[in-house]
Amino acid sequence: MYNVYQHQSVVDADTTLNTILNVINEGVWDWDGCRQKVTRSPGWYRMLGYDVGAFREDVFTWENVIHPEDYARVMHQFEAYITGKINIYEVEYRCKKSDGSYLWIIDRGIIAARNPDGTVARMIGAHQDVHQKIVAQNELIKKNKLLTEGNLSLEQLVEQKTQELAKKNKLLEQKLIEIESISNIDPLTQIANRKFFECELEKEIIRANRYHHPLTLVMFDLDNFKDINDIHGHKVGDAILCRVCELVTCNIRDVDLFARWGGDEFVIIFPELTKTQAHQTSEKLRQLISQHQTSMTSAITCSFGVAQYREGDSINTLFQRVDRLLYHSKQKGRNQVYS
Ligand SMILES: Nc1nc2c(ncn2[C@@H]2O[C@H](COP(=O)(O)OP(=O)(O)OP(=O)(O)O)[C@@H](O)[C@H]2O)c(=O)[nH]1
Repeated sequence: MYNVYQHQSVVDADTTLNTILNVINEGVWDWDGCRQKVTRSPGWYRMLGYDVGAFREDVFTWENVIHPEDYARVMHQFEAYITGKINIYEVEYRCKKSDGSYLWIIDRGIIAARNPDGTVARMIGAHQDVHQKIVAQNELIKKNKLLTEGNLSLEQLVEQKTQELAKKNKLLEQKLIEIESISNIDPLTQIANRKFFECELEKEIIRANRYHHPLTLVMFDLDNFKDINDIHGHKVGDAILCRVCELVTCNIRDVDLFARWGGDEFVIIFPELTKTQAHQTSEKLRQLISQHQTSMTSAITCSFGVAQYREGDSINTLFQRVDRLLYHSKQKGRNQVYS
């Protein structure tokens, strides 16, 4: 059988080889280490857009076309191969084209012969155009990086927003607590207001019914307060209201609820106290207030009504009773406790 690669002479073989080198796109190079000469195939020049044979046949031609950023890496690989540190010479890098742009190639080479001292006598290799592949690959890496960074920054953004939201929610919660407590407090005397008192009284009535515990309501009113206002002025009147509230607050239990009913009228819930016990406490308060010395006016006195909750009582009926008792106290000369 006839084999096309069996040549009759060396000249024949050379002709075949040169023809192949002429037509292939790969850029073949052949380095003669002894004569420091590099022969390059027409494909080598064509690949980079140069006229065939445009450069000198030395290694500097090669080094001059390597991209400056790739140069050190290429030389490192080349050096490692020719000194026997690595077994394969195969490296991807950019080569300068005739129009100034760069082309990604893969360069592979094999040592064909060594000198007796181990240096390279001949090395043959080829450049292959891998530009499209590398550009596409780099594009993909770039997009992946952007995507990862994008995802990361999105996660960070969500985390940051969540923290901001949690902070704002906490502030809002605090504000709500503040607003709620403000809405339950009388602005002048800083004790509970009527709205809060009514809610608490309802709860205490339910509790008293559930456990059959006593519950007593006290209402007191400053005596002739209008005169104090008229004589000393509204500001002094305000200060006296506040002073009375301080005295009462300091002399009742924590479980008792003291509130401003309106104007110069005040109420106290005494949970678990009978009428008699609440009467005693009210008497103590009456005395404390009347004995209290103030540079602003002569003695301040208060009249008290004391009514114990009876099963079946509504808030209204309880208030009617306590109101009547307070009225009695006023009628009987003021500065008294009626139960
Ligand atoms: N300074 C001051 N005065 C107030 C306030 N609220 C109500 N008053 C005054 O309290 C006075 C209450 O007067 P009256 O209801 O006539 O009762 P009183 O003079 O205390 O007389 P008796 O209750 O019968 O002993 C009025 O003059 C109101 O203007 C307040 O917040 N500050």
